[in-house]
Amino acid sequence: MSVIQVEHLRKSYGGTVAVHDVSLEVHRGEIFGVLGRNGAGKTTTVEIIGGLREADSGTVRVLGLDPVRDRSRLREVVGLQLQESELQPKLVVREALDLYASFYPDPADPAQLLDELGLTDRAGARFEQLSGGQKQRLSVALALVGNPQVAILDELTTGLDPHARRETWEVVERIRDRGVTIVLVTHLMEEAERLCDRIALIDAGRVVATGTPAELVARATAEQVLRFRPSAPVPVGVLESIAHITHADDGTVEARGRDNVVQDVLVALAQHGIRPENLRLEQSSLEDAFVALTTPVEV
Ligand SMILES: Nc1ncnc2c1ncn2[C@@H]1O[C@H](COP(=O)(O)OP(=O)(O)OP(=O)(O)O)[C@@H](O)[C@H]1O
Repeated sequence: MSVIQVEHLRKSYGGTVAVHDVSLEVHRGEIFGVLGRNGAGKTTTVEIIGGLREADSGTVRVLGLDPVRDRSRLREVVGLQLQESELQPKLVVREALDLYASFYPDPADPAQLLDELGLTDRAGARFEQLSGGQKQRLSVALALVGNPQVAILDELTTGLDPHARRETWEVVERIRDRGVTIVLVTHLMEEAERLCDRIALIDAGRVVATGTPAELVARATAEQVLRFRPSAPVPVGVLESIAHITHADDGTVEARGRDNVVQDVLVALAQHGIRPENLRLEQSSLEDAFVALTTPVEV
């Protein structure tokens, strides 16, 4: 079932068209990634979904609500964690949560939320005393304190070290496991690949591809590369009919092809009693797909 529907969204700032034409659909209970490089129009898109900005044209529905017309109702069902959200430096963690909880008709239990986000021992700390990762987790807690059905998380792990980033990913997965639908804005391939059930890849204000990370990889880079050192010379013609073959000086054979190329090469070798030693299969990554599906940046 779809929780968010966006159709032909367009938004300009003066002469700059930030969002040309964005359509997407987010399903209940998934982590939906909005992936794209800096300036692609991701933040503008999610700010419109969250009711913080008004589109020039197009339609948005979040749980059937129009973010502009039904703004106050939307606030109760959508939690927003925005890029670089800063709180008053002296504000104490627990007080911040209590304050935000007071805005909602049916808030979460702040103590439980702190516990879930691993912040219980920082409840008495001031915002300025928190580490980068703790600040991010607090901003997630604040986005969730209203017990939203949908959480929008924008560039959640930017600036975090790898350890804090992984901890934050686990938090996001736990939130999804509680049944919250998550829209995750990111420009990090690893983050999208690891966390997202589906992704909309946005480039220059347009959605250029939508699908699971594996689907995007498959669509963009259908070629597979196999490298090995044959245990005996391979008769000429055996592999060339199956794949594009190149020989390296050190005796390594590289086979490139599509579809069942891996199985076909291995079967052909086996039929000739040849073992593929040091066998390596080159996996395409979401990063390869990103490069293939987006236009190069002009310099
Ligand atoms: N308030 C604004 N006024 C003018 N231009 C803006 C404004 N906000 C964004 N833009 C421009 O619109 C384009 C899209 O910006 P947006 O922040 O939506 O992209 P983004 O993909 O979220 O990028 P980032 O990851 O850097 O935040 C950029 O060219 C940006 O400079």
